[in-house]
Amino acid sequence: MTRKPLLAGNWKMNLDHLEAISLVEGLAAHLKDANFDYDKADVVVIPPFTDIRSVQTVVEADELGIAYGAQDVSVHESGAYTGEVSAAMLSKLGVKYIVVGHSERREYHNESDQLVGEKARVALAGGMIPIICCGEGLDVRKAGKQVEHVLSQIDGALEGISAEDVARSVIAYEPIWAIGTGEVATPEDAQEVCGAIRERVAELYDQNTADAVRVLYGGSVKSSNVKEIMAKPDVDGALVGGASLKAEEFSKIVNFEA
Ligand SMILES: O=C(CO)COP(=O)(O)O
Repeated sequence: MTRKPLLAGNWKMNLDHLEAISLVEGLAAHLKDANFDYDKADVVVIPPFTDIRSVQTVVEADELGIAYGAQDVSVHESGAYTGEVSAAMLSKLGVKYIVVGHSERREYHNESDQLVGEKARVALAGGMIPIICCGEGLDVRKAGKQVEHVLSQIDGALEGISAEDVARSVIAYEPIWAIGTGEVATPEDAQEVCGAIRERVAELYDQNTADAVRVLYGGSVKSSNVKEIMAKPDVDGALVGGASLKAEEFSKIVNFEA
């Protein structure tokens, strides 16, 4: 089973809509200069909500092969939910991917595995692909309990999701201690947990579903380390934070030499 690699840039709360336009244009230009083949990997940018419409305009006008996503979604359909953004609104803007359960939302907005699962179901029901994030903090890692911790997050987040939907979903393993710290998990660390996630999907569903689901690594990914991480059998791509804010650097990450 060959899974198409996926390189996604999570911009977090950075860049206004004008800066977003120049980053996407810059990224496309660097990829064009490098003769990047979009059949080789899915390239995704994940801007703040306020930039999505602008990103859509650039992608459509220039017919770019770049997809875009959102960093969160409401579990509510519509109505009196101040500050929330619905799946239907995102879908209308051509959003293809939705990040759910990023550790920053789990930490600062108290998102539970159950809520993360609900958001994943809402994304899927809206025809979009959830990027379901999981990952342990430093204490858990020091105690050697990272696999156990992540699998319990996965069990909670996948509850009630069909095999077919899991097969088209993306799971991102992002150890919290490696996010924005410059501290990268070793390729072996990434493989240990990404492999365990895939095995869990096989146990919960079946081997075909496990073979189809894409599992990403995230945490201080750069052009200088992406290749060795991607070389691991159960790592299908990367969810990139800081390094995705620079057009040339992200284009190098996307165009990693397999
Ligand atoms: O949280 C991340 C992506 O979602 C990783 O961020 P950094 O690449 O900045 O470590």
